Amino acid sequence: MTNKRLLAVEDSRPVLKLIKHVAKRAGYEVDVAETLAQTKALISSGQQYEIATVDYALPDAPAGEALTFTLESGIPSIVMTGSMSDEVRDKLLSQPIVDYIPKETTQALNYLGKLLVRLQRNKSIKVLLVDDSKSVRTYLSSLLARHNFIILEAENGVEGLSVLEQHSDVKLIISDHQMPHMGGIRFTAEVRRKFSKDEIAIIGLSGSDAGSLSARFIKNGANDFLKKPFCHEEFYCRVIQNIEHLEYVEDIQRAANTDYLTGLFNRRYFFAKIPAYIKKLETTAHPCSVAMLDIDHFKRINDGYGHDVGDKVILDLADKLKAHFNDCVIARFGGEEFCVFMPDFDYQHAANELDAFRIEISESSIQHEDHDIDYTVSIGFVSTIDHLAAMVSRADEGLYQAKEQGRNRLISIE
Ligand SMILES: Nc1nc2c(ncn2[C@@H]2O[C@H](COP(=O)(O)OP(=O)(O)OP(=O)(O)O)[C@@H](O)[C@H]2O)c(=O)[nH]1
Repeated sequence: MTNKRLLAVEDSRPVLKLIKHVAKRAGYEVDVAETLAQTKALISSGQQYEIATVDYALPDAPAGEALTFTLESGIPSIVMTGSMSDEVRDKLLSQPIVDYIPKETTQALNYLGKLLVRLQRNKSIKVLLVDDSKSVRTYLSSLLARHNFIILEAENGVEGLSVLEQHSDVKLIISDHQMPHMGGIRFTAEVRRKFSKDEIAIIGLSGSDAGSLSARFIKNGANDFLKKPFCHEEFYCRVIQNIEHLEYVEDIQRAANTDYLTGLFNRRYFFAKIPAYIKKLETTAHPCSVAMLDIDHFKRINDGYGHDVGDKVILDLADKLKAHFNDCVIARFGGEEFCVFMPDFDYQHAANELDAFRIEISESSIQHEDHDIDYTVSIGFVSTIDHLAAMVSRADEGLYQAKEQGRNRLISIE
């Protein structure tokens, strides 16, 4: 159940209907006020609103009075406006609004939908502000807080690096140029020794008129540059553009590394990541095991119930693997075949857990329409530490023997 609540202040019923639709899709409960009087009544009733969309001109509030009221009531507000003269725009931007959206085309509602989702996502995104001026940090902080970001601050590059030690999940850094101890250019270069442009975005910031500064920032690893003073609309555009770039890269990496059906890692990622893990375990004299699992007579399930039910069985096995082996790395190698890398599992521990899993699968079933589907798995595993390819090959040999010996069994090859 959701308890995020949005107040839609709007006198046009068709627009209101669209706002409600878009807000509900973004996970909000929506209350509606068609006049300033209704807005005041709702807010003074004590209802808490996470955000409001506010029509700039209402019949009883023609010049932004409803907006003034929502802002004074401490509700982050997105302005929906029909008329967009430069004068109105300047007036809007001088107030602490989240954003304004001209209601010129249907794109306005798409924009609102994306903005509402963005504001939710921002709640888990850390932004580090590095500037020796307290007033600049306070100003930038107030802009970022309006968009729900988690804000961290540092007075110079040295402090910035130490904040990053504690918070390696920072997604965006906004760094001033001239600062005592360590300036923005060196700080940027230092950050890049540890984090790539696809892990942390850096926006350089300076009031200097030197035209080459933006290029110096970018050549030392910044993703972008903003010259002070800037219009805060441009600030938001650049912040969002840089965050979205990181998210696109994350999405692409996720798609490249995971299996589309189960969300587990794929074979390629498994072979790219696990060898280093094995090496680390080997040097610290820790054991590990590798298991290969395969659903028995899976073709019969596909042939008897259809491909969709076959997929449901694959998903069921993937979910049970995740639950049972939550400290392990699990990959779907293809079809109905899975590989489990088990760090710190010696032979006995692996044998016990894998056999317990085999029994769990053989004793459970999946509900499909009005009957149960039972299935079993065959498992091969190895606990003698070696190169990943050699361990997988031996586990595969165990799996082959398990199939040969009648299926629904566990065989180890050392
Ligand atoms: N539903 C579904 N089926 C798949 C998928 N990938 C592969 N398959 C099917 O999995 C089946 C694998 O069959 P086989 O390799 O003959 O193995 P099996 O029937 O499980 O027999 P054994 O492994 O010898 O017990 C084939 O029918 C493939 O079409 C998938 O993503 N979804």
